[in-house]
Order: sequence, then structure tokens, then C-alpha cells
Amino acid sequence: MKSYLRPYVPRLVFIWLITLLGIGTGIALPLIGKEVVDGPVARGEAAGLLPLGLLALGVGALEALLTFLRRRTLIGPVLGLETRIRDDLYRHLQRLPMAFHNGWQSGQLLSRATTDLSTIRRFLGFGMLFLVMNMLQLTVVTLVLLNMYWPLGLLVAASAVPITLVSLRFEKKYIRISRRVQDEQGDLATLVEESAIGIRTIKAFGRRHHVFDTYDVAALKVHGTSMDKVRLSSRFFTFLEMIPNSTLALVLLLGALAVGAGELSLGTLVAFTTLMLQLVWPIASLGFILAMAQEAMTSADRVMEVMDTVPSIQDGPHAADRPRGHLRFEGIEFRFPGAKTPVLSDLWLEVRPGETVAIVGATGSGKTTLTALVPRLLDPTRGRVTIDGRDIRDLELSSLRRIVATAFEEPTLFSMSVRENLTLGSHDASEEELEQAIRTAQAQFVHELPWGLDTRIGEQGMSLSGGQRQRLALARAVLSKPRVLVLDDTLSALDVETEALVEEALRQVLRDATGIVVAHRASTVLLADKVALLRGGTITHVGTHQRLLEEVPEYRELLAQDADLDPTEGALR
Ligand SMILES: Nc1ncnc2c1ncn2[C@@H]1O[C@H](COP(=O)(O)OP(=O)(O)OP(=O)(O)O)[C@@H](O)[C@H]1O
Repeated sequence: MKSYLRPYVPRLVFIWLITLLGIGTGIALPLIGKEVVDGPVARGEAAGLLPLGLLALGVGALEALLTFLRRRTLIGPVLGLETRIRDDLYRHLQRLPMAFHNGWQSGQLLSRATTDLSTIRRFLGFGMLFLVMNMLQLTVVTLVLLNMYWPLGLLVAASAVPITLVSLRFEKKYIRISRRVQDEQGDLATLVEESAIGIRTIKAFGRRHHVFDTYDVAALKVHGTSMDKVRLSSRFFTFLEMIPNSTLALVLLLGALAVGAGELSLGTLVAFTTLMLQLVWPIASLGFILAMAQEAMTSADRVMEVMDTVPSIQDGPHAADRPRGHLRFEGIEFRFPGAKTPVLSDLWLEVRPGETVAIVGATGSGKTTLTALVPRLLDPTRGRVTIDGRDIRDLELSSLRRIVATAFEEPTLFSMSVRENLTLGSHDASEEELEQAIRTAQAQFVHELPWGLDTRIGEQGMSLSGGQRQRLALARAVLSKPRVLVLDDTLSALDVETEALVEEALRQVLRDATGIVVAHRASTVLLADKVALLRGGTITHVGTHQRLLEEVPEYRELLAQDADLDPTEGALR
């Protein structure tokens, strides 16, 4: 994370200088105390007290000022750094392809973007400074003590040995346990998120208690691991408290003997013990600062795990100028990571500019996977998809995604106004274009919403019906006037009458675009110029609806039930 600290180097240097000065003032005070005891107090001269008292007051005031300056200067870089990492993480998450998001629990990503970043910030804002400051203070004070009276100084220095040994052991154990706590918290966040999204299903199936039990098990797991962590650190913290305090007792005993023997002045012993008291806090706090450092490192690891993932789908070098939309799938194979068999294999299909192809296949046959290849939500594992003869991997992603628009079967609407949701892919659309897209998708209901196009639709557009959401998604896709329009079963939630109206309007749009329409119903198939039958991961037949009905039994089976009920049946045969 060094690169994040780089812009703040001058400020950090300033902070370190202030900190060093602060340590200096902290050491100066007991030394002044020594002068007071050995000088005016020992000699019984009250007059000498005033200048030394004033000096101590000045040094004390300077120390307070330095602390204030340090805090003030530190907070800016630390908060700025947290915001920059957070922004970069979010930007990176947006760049990472579907394959990454499919493989990661969203709760894990959520906890990394929130809890882990806060842990890093706390360490950088507090722990890191104190860690170095305490080490410095320990070293400098020990040196001063050695210089004052070396036998006792040596005793103090020796107490560092058990501290270092135990700290190293503690550190190893703590790394493991804090990683476990953080991962388990991520799993817990995933459960909360899933149950919030799936609350309808949970309620409908009366699974409240079951869901609670699952959550409880996960929560107890976090509790158990956290308790282990606390037990480990409390043992360590107690040990750290004991060492300097018992050393202090020994120093007092041996020091008093030395003063008695005339080897040490009383003032020196007073200064020695006061300085030693200054060591108690740095040593005792070393425990939780080391713990904080470990947690921050674990968090940094967890954040970097995401940041270091190189997006498997990269931008191509070429912009697509004036695309015609001649789409070809050439020898495509697609296999999900870790899957034994490919979903698509040796798949060939051509869609000419202005032509519309309906993809028909059994459920789970890979239709959605096939459509996801066009805007490069997924990349084929073998073969290539071309637009106007150029491999789409050679196109800039932004350019490709301007050419291709997709409307999904289960569309996501964002927590913003209808207008913002519609113009997601085309910010500069005029009112007229917006109105036309709404008409094409038969989404005029938006005008009846309380604030028309400015109505905010709830989280994921939950306040709208499935059919309304599909129509908004369709309007969103056609609004950008794409060269290639992909409709992944977009009309499935519409009633027959609305579907017929939408199709009528869509026919106009599809005349100017290359279309891929995933279809389960005969009525939708009629939108297309030709039909491609997807079976066993490949396109087995391409032809008109009429021809496939006549010649391919499986095609007939797939659409038969529907054809019987379809009002346009007469026209089909
Ligand atoms: N992320 C994934 N990892 C592994 N396998 C997956 C993944 N997504 C989908 N699959 C599998 O790939 C196959 C094709 O899925 P796909 O969604 O493309 O089918 P589909 O034809 O669109 O189905 P439907 O008509 O039901 O929407 C299915 O067997 C599915 O289980």
C-alpha cells in the first residue's frame, strides 16, 4: 500500500519530526526533576526552584502543543488515504468481470470495502504512529537510563528479551486467528445480505426460524473465534503489564540500596524511576498496537486479494467506427471455471446486419450464456465472436458496449428515478427519444406514477411488478439505439396482449438493428427472421420458424404446447 502513502510523505516527515521532538520533551521533564532534587532541594535553596519550575512548565506546554499539532496533521492524510483506497477498490470491483463476481460472495466484498478499510485506517491513524513512537521511546529512554546508571539500565534493557520472545509467538498466533475472525465476519455479512434480498421467499416458505438458526450458527462461530482472540490477547497484555512493573519494583529496591551505598544520587534515582514509569505505557500498549498492526495487515491482505485480481476481460485497442452490426459466433466453446463439461461447444452462428435471430433451446441449454458473450460479460474459452469481421476482444469495451445493448429477463433497477434508470446507457437522450423508447416498450405506466419519470423506484425497483420492470429494462435497452440488441427472454413476464403490443413496436426497432432474441414462446419467435435451435451446447438447426416446425421434432416439442394455445397459431402453420 506504499503507493497510497507516497503523496503524504512530506506531511508524514513533518509528523515524525514533531513526534521525535515530543519524545525529547517527555525525556527532558524527568531530567529537570533530577536537577530540582539534586540542586535546590538538596541544598535547601528555594530561589533556584523558580527558573527550573518555569523551564518545566515551558517544556510541558511545548509537549502539549506538539501532541495537538501531531493529531491535527495526521488526520487529513489518514482520512484522505482511506477514501482513496475505498474509491480504487470500488472502481476495481466495477472493472472486474462477471466471472469474478460469480465466484465471490457479495458479503465478503462488502466487509472488505467497509470493515477492513476502517481497520487499516485505524492502524494508519493511530497504531502505526504509536508503534514507531513507542519503539523509539523505548530505545531512547533505555539509552538514557544506561547512561544515567548502567547497572540498573542494563536490568531495564534485559527486560526487553522476554517481551520480544513472547511478542513474536503472540504475533504468529494472532495473525491466524484475526484472519479467521475477519473471514467469518464476511460470511456473516453474506448471510445478512442474502436474507435481506430473499426476505420474500423466506417469509413465503415460513423459513424464518431456519434462516435464523443458520445465522445463529455463523454468529456463534464469530463469537467463539473472537473469544479465542480476546483470550490470547488478554494473556499477552497481562504479561506485558507485568514485565515493566516488576522491573520497576526491582529498580526501586536496587536503586535504594545504591543510594544508601552512595553510588547514586537521590535525584538520579528519582529521574530514573520517573523515566521508567514512562516505559510502562509504551510496553503495555505494545500488545494491542501489535494486535492492531496484525489486524491491519490481515485487512490489507484481504483488500489486496481483490485489488490484485487482474480483470480477465481486458480492453481491446480499437474503437468501432460506424459499425454495421454483422455478428458471427465462430467455433465457440464456453466452460465455466471448474466445470467438467462445457456449456457451449463448437457453436457457429451468423446474424447479418438488420437481421434478427431467435435462440430457442431447452431450459439450462446455455441461451443466457450465449447472449452474455456478445457484450463480453463472459469471454469464450475457445473460438471468437466477431462484429463486422473484427474479434470483439480487439474492441474497446466502452465502444463494444455502446454497440450492444441487452435487456435481461430479471432486470435490475437501481434506487434512483425512472428517468435515471432509463438513461443508464445513454445520458444524452432527448425527451422525445425517451418517450419513443417508453412507447416501444409499452411502458406508459411510468407517467401514472406519483411523480412521473421523476419517481424514485425502490430498492431494485421492488415497488414495480415483474412485467413493469421488464418493460423498463426493454425501454432502457432500445433507448441507446444499439446496433446489436440482445433480448434475453425479456418479454416473459408480460401478458399476451401487452406482449403483442410490445412486439409490434419492437419490430420497428429490430428493423434497424441486429437482434438476438432468446425465446420460449412461439409469439416471440415470430419477431425473428430466423430461428437457431440450441441443443447439447451447439446450434443444431438454423432456419425459419415454419421450416423448423415442419422438420425438427425437438423444436416442435419445445414450442408445441405454446403453439396450441397461441392466438397466432393459424398464421404459424
Ligand atoms: N456461474 C456459473 N457457474 C457454473 N455453471 C453455470 C453458471 N451459470 C450458469 N451455469 C450453468 O450453465 C448452464 C446454462 O445456463 P444458462 O443460464 O445459459 O441457460 P439458459 O438456456 O439461459 O436457461 P433458461 O432458459 O432456464 O434461462 C446451466 O446448466 C447452468 O447451470
